[in-house]
Amino acid sequence: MAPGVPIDGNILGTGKVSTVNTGYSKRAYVTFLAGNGDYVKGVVGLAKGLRKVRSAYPLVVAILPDVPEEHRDILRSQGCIVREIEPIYPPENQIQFAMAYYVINYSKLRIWNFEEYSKMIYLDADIQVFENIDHLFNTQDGYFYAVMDCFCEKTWSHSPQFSIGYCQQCPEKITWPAEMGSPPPLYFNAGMFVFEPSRLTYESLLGRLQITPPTPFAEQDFLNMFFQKTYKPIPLLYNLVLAMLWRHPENVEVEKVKVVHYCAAGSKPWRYIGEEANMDREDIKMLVAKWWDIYNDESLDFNGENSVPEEETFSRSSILSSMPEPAAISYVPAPSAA
Ligand SMILES: O=c1ccn([C@@H]2O[C@H](COP(=O)(O)OP(=O)(O)O)[C@@H](O)[C@H]2O)c(=O)[nH]1
Ligand SMILES: OC[C@H]1O[C@H](O[C@@H]2[C@@H](O)[C@H](O)[C@@H](O)[C@H](O)[C@@H]2O)[C@H](O)[C@@H](O)[C@H]1O
Ligand SMILES: [Mn+2]
Repeated sequence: MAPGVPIDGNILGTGKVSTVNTGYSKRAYVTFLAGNGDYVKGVVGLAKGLRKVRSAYPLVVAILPDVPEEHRDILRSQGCIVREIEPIYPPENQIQFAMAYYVINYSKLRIWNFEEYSKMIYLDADIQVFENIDHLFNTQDGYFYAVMDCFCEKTWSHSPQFSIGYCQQCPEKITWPAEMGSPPPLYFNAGMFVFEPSRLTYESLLGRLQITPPTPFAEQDFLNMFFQKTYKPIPLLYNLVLAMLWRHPENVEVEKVKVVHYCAAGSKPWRYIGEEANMDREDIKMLVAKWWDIYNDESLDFNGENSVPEEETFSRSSILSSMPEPAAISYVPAPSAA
């Protein structure tokens, strides 16, 4: 199992389960969609997956202006709440992002401005929820909950961890050398996290971003820096980064996994051809097939009756959030996605 991860026993707060949005304590899942490519399939799959596990909360989709009307209509037809956001770019830089398209992921930070929601769970569009995780909305406020990442894929080849073979998933295997100072703080994957929207946090995030030199994992690195003091690791079953299957199988209990994150190269189900490294594994084929089963299941399409109590409202705070944003960060042309 994962190393001694400091998860306090009561991460789920009081255990009271609120199954409906009660006025000001509105809750929702939120994902992010950019471009006119095929990630829209990921969002449709996610919307249907949340319906299949009978989540009590809606899915908000934060979309960049470049998402075409046709894709917006598809998302609305699947019961999603579509919210257009302005892009956010990091300060001018010469950084080599781990994936060139990661530069668009800074725009995810806009979701902290959705303050009509008291608590949200962010999920990448390449994530699928196979078991209900609504109980995570009952986690104690004031913390940032996410699953620890792994440093073993070659996407980390730029890092000191990778060069010495250190990974937080198995800190006893190769201990952090004393001459390199203290080991890096626990680091989360930013494809799934539980957070509380707040204008104050939002403005602090954007202000800090403008003075933070960009790094290879873009907004994921930035969020890890920003929330370092309030980050609380949650079990890997809430965000199985697929590389864990071959990098740290001893930490994975596939039968207990509730959320799968199709982030390994070649694993996006809607693009899967099974030729990249590790993509011919039986567990990968099974998880990709599970994703397609949901995506193709017409009984999971939105039909009005199977909706959650939520309107696409323009509440006071969402009008505020449409107020002019703080000074825009200098423009960096965003390359197309992978
Ligand atoms: O062309 C793109 C690339 C990324 N994304 C969004 O940005 C997230 C992060 O990118 P990705 O999941 O590809 O990164 P990974 O988790 O694979 O590193 C995706 O899940 C999508 O929500 C998108 O909408 N369009
Ligand atoms: O923009 C940076 C992205 O960084 C993360 O993806 C990475 C990271 O998890 C590495 O550790 C893995 O090796 C790699 O495969 C994976 O793609 C997030 O999933 C994504 O949402 C986004 O924040
Ligand atoms: Mn992802």
